[in-house]
Amino acid sequence: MFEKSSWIRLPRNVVLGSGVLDDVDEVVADVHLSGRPLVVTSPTPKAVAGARVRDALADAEMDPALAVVDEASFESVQQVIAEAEAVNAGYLVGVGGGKAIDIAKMASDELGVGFVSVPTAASHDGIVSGRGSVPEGDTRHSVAAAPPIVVVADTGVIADAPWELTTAGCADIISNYTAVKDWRLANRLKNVEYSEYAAALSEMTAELLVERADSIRPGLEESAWVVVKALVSSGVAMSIADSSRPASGAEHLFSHQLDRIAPGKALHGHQVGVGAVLTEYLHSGERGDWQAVRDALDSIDAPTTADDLGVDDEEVIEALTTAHRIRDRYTILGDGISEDAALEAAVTTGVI
Ligand SMILES: NC(=O)c1ccc[n+]([C@@H]2O[C@H](COP(=O)([O-])OP(=O)(O)OC[C@H]3O[C@@H](n4cnc5c(N)ncnc54)[C@H](O)[C@@H]3O)[C@@H](O)[C@H]2O)c1
Ligand SMILES: O=P(O)(O)OC[C@@H](O)CO
Ligand SMILES: [Zn+2]
Repeated sequence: MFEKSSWIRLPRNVVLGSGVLDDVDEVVADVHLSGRPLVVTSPTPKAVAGARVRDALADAEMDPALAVVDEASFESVQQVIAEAEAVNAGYLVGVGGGKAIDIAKMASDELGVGFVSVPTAASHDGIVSGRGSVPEGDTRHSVAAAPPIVVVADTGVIADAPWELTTAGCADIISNYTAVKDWRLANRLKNVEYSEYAAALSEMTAELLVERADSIRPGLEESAWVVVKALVSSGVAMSIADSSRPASGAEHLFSHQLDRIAPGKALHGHQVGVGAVLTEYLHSGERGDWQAVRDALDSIDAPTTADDLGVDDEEVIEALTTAHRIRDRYTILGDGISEDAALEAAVTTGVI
């Protein structure tokens, strides 16, 4: 008898457009979320959009509370849970970049209440995913969490965000190419569960984004629109897979390791982009597709070198040679690559 079962959990509504932030009360009512909302945000996104979201909810007499978090950590998740319990929150509204959204997503999952995702930047593909990403000591967890019931992506706010946040989101998408290569490799060598649908969606998302690279320019709402759709699509791929595998391979391990070795120097998306140049080289060698990955990043103004990231050559080599240790996820890095191999990859690709 066929006994396999799986749940593909997806948002019910994705509301995208100019000024939609001010309609958040209507959006929430449409999916029948009830009780007191807790708006979870971080300092800059609070100024840019969090207060506006709170005001829209307050004007609709929904009596919102506000929690401000600073970093992606399990402590922040617990802090939000405590604040939600203190105000008896009926649902959580995450307003911000990837970190604020991850914290709100994981806190609402643990509380068993609904979650609304309000991205203020197109900087990451966690906008709709059913995952949270949290560093802890020497490791980096990919935590399963219910995806948002609704996403409210205001293209006006997102287009006004610093341009590098948008290029980071594009690079997070471009890294899907190598993530899927790693996933297929792990399936072949380690029998890791693999979904052809999720892999195809993830790759197609990267392809469509790269094809539209010319139209992705600073300050344009149309650009914000194109990038957010790609981020949504990539998040859906993760939901279909019930894993971050379609969007996270060795290039992400490299980035997570850089976060430990050189914290706060570069954006997540930019790091995974440079990681993808390196790991594409490791997959396919000198005459492989690494130039195509680099050129795709270049075409949307994303970093392609250690200098662009603001990290030292030594930090790149250390991250690349130790990245396999950060998580039990089989990739092209296998059980680790030598310093010579890392140097060759980084020098040949011009990363250092
Ligand atoms: N859960 C997932 O599936 C998933 C997917 C991708 C990334 N992530 C995680 O998300 C994080 C990366 O996301 P990120 O790059 O957005 O990081 P982030 O949340 O730290 O945001 C980056 C910076 O942008 C600022 N910012 C956000 N919106 C702004 C705006 N409109 N104007 C000005 N500044 C603004 C933030 O205050 C912050 O300083 C990482 O922790 C990564 O692991 C998770
Ligand atoms: O599971 P991780 O490696 O945190 O990846 C999630 C996300 O960054 C994919 O773009
Ligand atoms: Zn990512």
